[in-house]
Amino acid sequence: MDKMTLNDVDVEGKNVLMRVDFNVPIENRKIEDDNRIKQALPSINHVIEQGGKLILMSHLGRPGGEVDKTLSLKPVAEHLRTLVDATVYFAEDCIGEEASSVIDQAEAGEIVLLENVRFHPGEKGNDESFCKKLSDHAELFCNDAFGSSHRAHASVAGVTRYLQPAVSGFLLEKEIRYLSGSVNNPDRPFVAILGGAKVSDKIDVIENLLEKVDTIIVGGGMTYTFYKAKELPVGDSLVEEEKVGLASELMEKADEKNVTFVLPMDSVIAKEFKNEAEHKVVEEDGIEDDWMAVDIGPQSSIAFGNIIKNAQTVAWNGPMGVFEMPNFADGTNAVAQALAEATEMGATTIIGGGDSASAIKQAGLEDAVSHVSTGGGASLMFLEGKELPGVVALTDK
Ligand SMILES: Nc1ncnc2c1ncn2[C@@H]1O[C@H](COP(=O)(O)OP(=O)(O)O)[C@@H](O)[C@H]1O
Ligand SMILES: O=C(OP(=O)(O)O)[C@H](O)COP(=O)(O)O
Ligand SMILES: [Mg+2]
Repeated sequence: MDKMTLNDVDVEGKNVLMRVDFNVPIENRKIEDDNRIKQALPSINHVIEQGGKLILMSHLGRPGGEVDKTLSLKPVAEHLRTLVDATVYFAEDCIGEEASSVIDQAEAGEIVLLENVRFHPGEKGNDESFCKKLSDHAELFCNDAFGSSHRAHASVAGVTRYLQPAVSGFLLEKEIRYLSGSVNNPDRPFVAILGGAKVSDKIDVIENLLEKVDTIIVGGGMTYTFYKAKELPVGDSLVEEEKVGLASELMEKADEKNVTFVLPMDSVIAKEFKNEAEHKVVEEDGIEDDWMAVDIGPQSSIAFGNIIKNAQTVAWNGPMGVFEMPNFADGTNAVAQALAEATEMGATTIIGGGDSASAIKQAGLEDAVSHVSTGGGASLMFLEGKELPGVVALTDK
């Protein structure tokens, strides 16, 4: 990477403002998967061991620019205390008096975690005054939030307008190095698998992916916008109405470009969005009114698995179903298993995304694939061949 990293700066005695991606799954104040926190520890420990005062900031969920206490980072501060050998303070706001007084209280070698930056509309809006207020906390900026680096938001990119040098953390550097090496010149066939729930964000990347890959498999919550475009019944399944037209165009473009485009041929549908709900397997034209699709079906798992096992490079983002509910995790587990088998046979397999990383861990296969990335949207943007705003904003070497 041609950007400065933490190794290029002296942090001793300095306030270091570090953007991390602590957007982790939390249930009843308990952190369900702390992978993203652990992955940031090399940068965190480096700063405190070198005698810097570390000010961490992150988002959690999508509170929409308003305070939402259910999306507080306080449980993350509590968890971080169990992972580091330093005092961790929590500031109830990321700017203003509250933040300043907690930061003043902390000493060199200690850590302050600021409250969710998305409680302020200026974060997503990348507003000048909000960027300025964040930048006033420190003398140096570090981005280690690979999973958020596709967002041109204040705490990821905007803050660098006022705070230089702006350097890469070790996780960001590692992620970019791995992805550059594996997907810039991929062995073929190159297969991309897209699923998950962030349909409106991630459907947009497909157009550019058509230039890069041989096959695109769509599963998970991404499926039913395409089903709607094919005029198949979708019941109460996740559909992004505004993207139905785009879904049709993408299927046509895939055809023109000779990219194989694969959708599930069956789904598991459920009466309610809960694990114990009544559920059954139906064919692609069988989704009934008042039912919702919650997983790909068994035929799809086999078909997807066969494509994956014939690939030389596989990039997967987004679970195939609501894997957090054990009854709807089969499709995701089958795809994870196929990735593991492809890896065993010599393929390069990359799985990315906060939730996808949790899913592969849940399947016990995180060591059986080539690389588990902390970013879903971010790794897709990289795969598209675009520059990530959170990387572009950093200081050149
Ligand atoms: N058919 C579906 N309907 C609703 N949600 C789904 C469906 N399939 C997968 N999901 C959800 O998608 C979420 C993850 O999506 P996303 O954040 O885009 O993936 P990642 O974090 O891996 O990038 C999971 O919480 C999962 O429950
Ligand atoms: O979880 C994240 O991305 P992912 O679900 O694509 O892995 C990142 O924290 C970005 O979150 P956002 O999609 O709300 O900007
Ligand atoms: Mg996610």
